[in-house]
Amino acid sequence: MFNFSSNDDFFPRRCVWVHGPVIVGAGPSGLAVGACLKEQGIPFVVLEKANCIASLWQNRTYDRLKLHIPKKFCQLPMLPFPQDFPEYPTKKQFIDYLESYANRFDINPQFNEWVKSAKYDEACRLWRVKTVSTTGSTTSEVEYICQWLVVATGENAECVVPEIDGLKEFPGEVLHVSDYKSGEKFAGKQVLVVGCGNSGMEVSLDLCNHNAKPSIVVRNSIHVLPREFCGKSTFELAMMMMKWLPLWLVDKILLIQAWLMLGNTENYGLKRPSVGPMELKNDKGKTPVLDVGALQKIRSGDIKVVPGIKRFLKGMVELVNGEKLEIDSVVLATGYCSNVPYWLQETDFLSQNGFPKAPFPNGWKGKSGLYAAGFTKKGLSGTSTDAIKIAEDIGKVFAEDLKQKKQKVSCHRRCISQF
Ligand SMILES: Cc1cc2nc3c(=O)[nH]c(=O)nc-3n(C[C@H](O)[C@H](O)[C@H](O)COP(=O)(O)OP(=O)(O)OC[C@H]3O[C@@H](n4cnc5c(N)ncnc54)[C@H](O)[C@@H]3O)c2cc1C
Ligand SMILES: NC(=O)C1=CN([C@@H]2O[C@H](COP(=O)(O)OP(=O)(O)OC[C@H]3O[C@@H](n4cnc5c(N)ncnc54)[C@H](OP(=O)(O)O)[C@@H]3O)[C@@H](O)[C@H]2O)C=CC1
Ligand SMILES: O=C(O)C(=O)Cc1c[nH]c2ccccc12
Repeated sequence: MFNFSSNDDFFPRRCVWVHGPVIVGAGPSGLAVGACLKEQGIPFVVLEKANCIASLWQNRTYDRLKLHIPKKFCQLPMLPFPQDFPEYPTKKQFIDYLESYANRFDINPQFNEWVKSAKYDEACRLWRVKTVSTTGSTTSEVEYICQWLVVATGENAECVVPEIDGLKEFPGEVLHVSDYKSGEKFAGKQVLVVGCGNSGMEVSLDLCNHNAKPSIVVRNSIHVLPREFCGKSTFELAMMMMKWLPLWLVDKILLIQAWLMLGNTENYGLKRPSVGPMELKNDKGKTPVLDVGALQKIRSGDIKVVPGIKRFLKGMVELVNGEKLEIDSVVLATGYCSNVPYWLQETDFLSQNGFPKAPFPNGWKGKSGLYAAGFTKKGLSGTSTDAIKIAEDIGKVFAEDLKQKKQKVSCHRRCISQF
């Protein structure tokens, strides 16, 4: 890595040549790509805007979070989870695992470096990646120049905050689920949880467990499946069945299991989509809710299911059915989005929503040395498959380049030695 410095601007500007790929993001995907490159002896730089690895897991998730599919589907390449970890590791265990992963493969991201733009320079056939880095109160701009760019900023980079009439003026606390830690401070409060994905369901359960009174907004249909059936993970059963059976049949079986374990969820205001749970996950990336107890609380009336929101009023919410509820606080469990369109100046590979245009399994590779890891909507197992393919692909070109460079050097030496 060579550094060229100049002080001709308001911010000190540095230009850094990276001999190898630049990886943007030090979450599980960035770390997995880094580890696979390390195994081949390929140098790289990881740029991370936060001050730690896996910032989503460390800073933007609630305390009671656990992996909701078995650990064997969530481990990164080349390092299994420790044997004494439970089937569904806790958030702390998962973070500890990621820390040891980074140590094991000696991955040292450059923290507090926020990638603001990346562009392929046709003239020199290299990527130009601009960052703003902060150390203490000093801010500086850096430009990285490299042959390969790996986008690993995640499907959950930004919070989706809906615009709902009256929400901005709502007098109580309004927070996105990424800022929710525990229900402790909501004890005795009426809390409106907006959104019924895995986050909304789990936070509603957590609020109940802390003696708050949650109402969950379900504006659409949703698949709720038990996390386990007869002691076996529903996810694992689905994966096994999908090897042998057509998707429609797998979905039928999952829905029968769900009915046996949970009853008819429509009785509680949870309408099921017409498309089956795995088909919906495969086609639209919509994850079914893997229930860990919220449904029981819905059944008992401790969590109230309410329809879509019309508007917020002072200390109240008005629903689309005209009902008005008094509420103290609002938790927006309304999902996440990619931030890639804000910084990557490229339109062939990625679509407007910041996800690769090509459907799985082809969304990992673009043109001119561009790659994306962790955008398959297949959770951490998608991350691992991407990482292995990306490192292998870069490895081939890297080895070829190295061979050519060596040949040039030895030819040059032979020429010199003739004199
Ligand atoms: C609450 C929650 C629970 C989940 N549970 C599971 C589960 O149990 N099993 C499963 O398989 N999947 C799960 N997922 C899916 C999730 O996507 C993965 O767990 C995983 O975190 C994805 O890793 P990633 O590295 O792709 O993205 P992230 O973990 O989001 O990491 C991306 C990193 O990029 C950094 N970054 C973003 N933009 C920039 C920029 N412009 N410049 C520099 N750095 C940047 C971020 O700070 C972040 O550290 C869960 C997701 C959520 C939100
Ligand atoms: N390991 C674990 O236990 C957990 C894993 N996760 C994972 O994290 C990822 C993100 O999950 P999550 O945070 O739940 O986000 P999701 O995108 O899965 O869910 C967002 C929900 O918000 C709803 N919504 C959005 N806007 C509105 C609105 N204006 N009014 C009412 N409802 C609205 C959506 O409904 P609609 O469908 O109508 O748009 C949807 O139900 C998923 O992959 C999930 O599986 C999350 C939590 C826990
Ligand atoms: O937790 C997530 O977001 C995941 O994407 C994990 C996951 C991948 N495929 C699934 C199918 C059903 C439920 C969860 C997942």
